Amino acid sequence: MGPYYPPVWAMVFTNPKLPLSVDIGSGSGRFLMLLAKRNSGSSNFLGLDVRHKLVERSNAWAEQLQLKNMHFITANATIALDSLLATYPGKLTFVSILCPDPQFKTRHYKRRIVQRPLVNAIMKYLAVGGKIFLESDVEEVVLDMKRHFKEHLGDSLVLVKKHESTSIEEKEWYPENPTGVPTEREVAVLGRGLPMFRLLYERV
Ligand SMILES: C[S@@+](CC[C@H](N)C(=O)[O-])C[C@H]1O[C@@H](n2cnc3c(N)ncnc32)[C@H](O)[C@@H]1O
Repeated sequence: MGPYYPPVWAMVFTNPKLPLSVDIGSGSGRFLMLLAKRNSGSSNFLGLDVRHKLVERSNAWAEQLQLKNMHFITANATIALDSLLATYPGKLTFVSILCPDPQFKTRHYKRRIVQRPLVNAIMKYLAVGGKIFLESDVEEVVLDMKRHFKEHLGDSLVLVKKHESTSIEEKEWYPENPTGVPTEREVAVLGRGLPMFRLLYERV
């Protein structure tokens, strides 16, 4: 896969100057589809996934539904994000990484999506005030993503908390999905009464 060239943005979005949200590991694409419907005219939505079949199906939905603010690209986001975003003419205001594959085996850690090149690319383009939303039902997976963003904390990132007055670790978890659009996995997990672990960062 790759090298990665950004699309001609005016061919994929009606208004390529709108703020951009990127969903990394966009899977079925339904999460982004709902967000794109709710925010047509105010934001563009880009989904990245390694699975070409899912990407093709998501783009077909965008066409059928005439969603001119949503587009999907087949890419290994870990290495492609930087070059894909390089020419986007608007601001990057939101990045989501939702329920990434856990890759539990130590020898598979290198396959996890959140690695240094991905964090560097996000931090290079995310606008001040822009948000990063991370979630999984596997606590260790979110803690691993957090570890990768840690070096930017304080400096250029702050953790958005709903509970102001505590340093207790659990209280760092963001209590709800800030987009208002639950993913399919989120619905299933919460339906079984299990927790989702969420972190929300803001670029300062
Ligand atoms: C467990 S699914 C979660 C899908 C979706 N985010 C959700 O919450 O329903 C993880 C997705 O990440 C994709 N993926 C894994 N590694 C990736 C990478 N390096 N770049 C882009 N997508 C990746 C997989 O193909 C899969 O669709």
